[in-house]
Amino acid sequence: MSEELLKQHRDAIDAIDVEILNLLNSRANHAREIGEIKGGGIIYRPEREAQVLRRIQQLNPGPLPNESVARLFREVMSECLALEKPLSIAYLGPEGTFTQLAATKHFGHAAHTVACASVDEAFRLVESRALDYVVAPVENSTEGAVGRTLDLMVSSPLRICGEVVLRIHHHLLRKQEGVAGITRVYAHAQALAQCHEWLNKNLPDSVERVSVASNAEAARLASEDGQAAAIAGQAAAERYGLVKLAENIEDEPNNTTRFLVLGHQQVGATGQDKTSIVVAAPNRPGAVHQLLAPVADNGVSMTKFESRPSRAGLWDYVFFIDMEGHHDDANVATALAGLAERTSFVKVLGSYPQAVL
Ligand SMILES: O=C(O)C(=O)C[C@]1(C(=O)O)C=C[C@@H](O)C=C1
Repeated sequence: MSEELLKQHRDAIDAIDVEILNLLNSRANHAREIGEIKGGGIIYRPEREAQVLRRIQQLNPGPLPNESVARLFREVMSECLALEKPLSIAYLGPEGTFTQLAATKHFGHAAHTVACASVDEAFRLVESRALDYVVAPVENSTEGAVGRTLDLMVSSPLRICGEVVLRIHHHLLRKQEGVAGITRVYAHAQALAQCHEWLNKNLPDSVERVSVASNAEAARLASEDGQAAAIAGQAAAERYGLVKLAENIEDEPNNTTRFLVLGHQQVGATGQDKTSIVVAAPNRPGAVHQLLAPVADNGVSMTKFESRPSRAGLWDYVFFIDMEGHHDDANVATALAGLAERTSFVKVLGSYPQAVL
């Protein structure tokens, strides 16, 4: 190892760090000025954030990968925004859940995440403006839709202003090293289902599988019980000081959960957006097909179609539809107008930028 060469590189890094530091602070000063211009208005601008992150990725000359530069700029914007006004984000607690991880992935570490006892409470706190935004899971690639979030969106005045896609890795966690003496394993029902094969192969039948309210709750219980293990993610492992006995034990390697971000604002178009709606269709043959004709006729791509009981009558359903584009885009606007003519109930849940990170 050449000590001289090492010193040269470190000196160069020291000089660059000073430049980065000064540039970060002048960026922050501009954000603060923008905050003044906005006055008491809406500070968080998802459309602008998506544009900043996409542009950085387009301009990135490497060697840092696009994902890394996007993550770094995500944090830079998070800190700049906090100078304008710190954001508070409601999520289904306790601390260490995947939803908290999704909130931090979307808003960065400067946002203040607030654990709520239920998704209902998280919605209520944002509806009453006690907190700024809510992050809620909406679908998992293995387990399907999260019904409660869908149901809440039907009647909530909140609008979707973003989406977060998170790869879900589950680990087998315990207070101490080794699997000897484990008599029960705590996990959320979805985690138990997602790790079913692994559990069958790797733990004896005598180990009881106990379903609990969240993965973080599973980790908390395991931290208090030497005979128990938990299935949970990295954040919960760190939060409750648990040892990882086995990593990435999910059966499906692409196990992914999609979360929605909801607040009080409408978000402008970015050119790469999604629009989510909920519609009712009469209970007769061909009704859904007819209802959707304007979507296909206007060349709008549907990315999701999910039915839920409407709660209005037996065997009445509402349909949650995601489509590509913004409700201000001409083809989406025409499709929505056509849909509205064919049904008694259509609600635009929001148009928002497609997930960047
Ligand atoms: O452009 C703005 O409106 C800003 O407030 C600046 C900024 C940024 O740091 O780039 C910060 C927060 C907003 O959510 C979007 C962007």
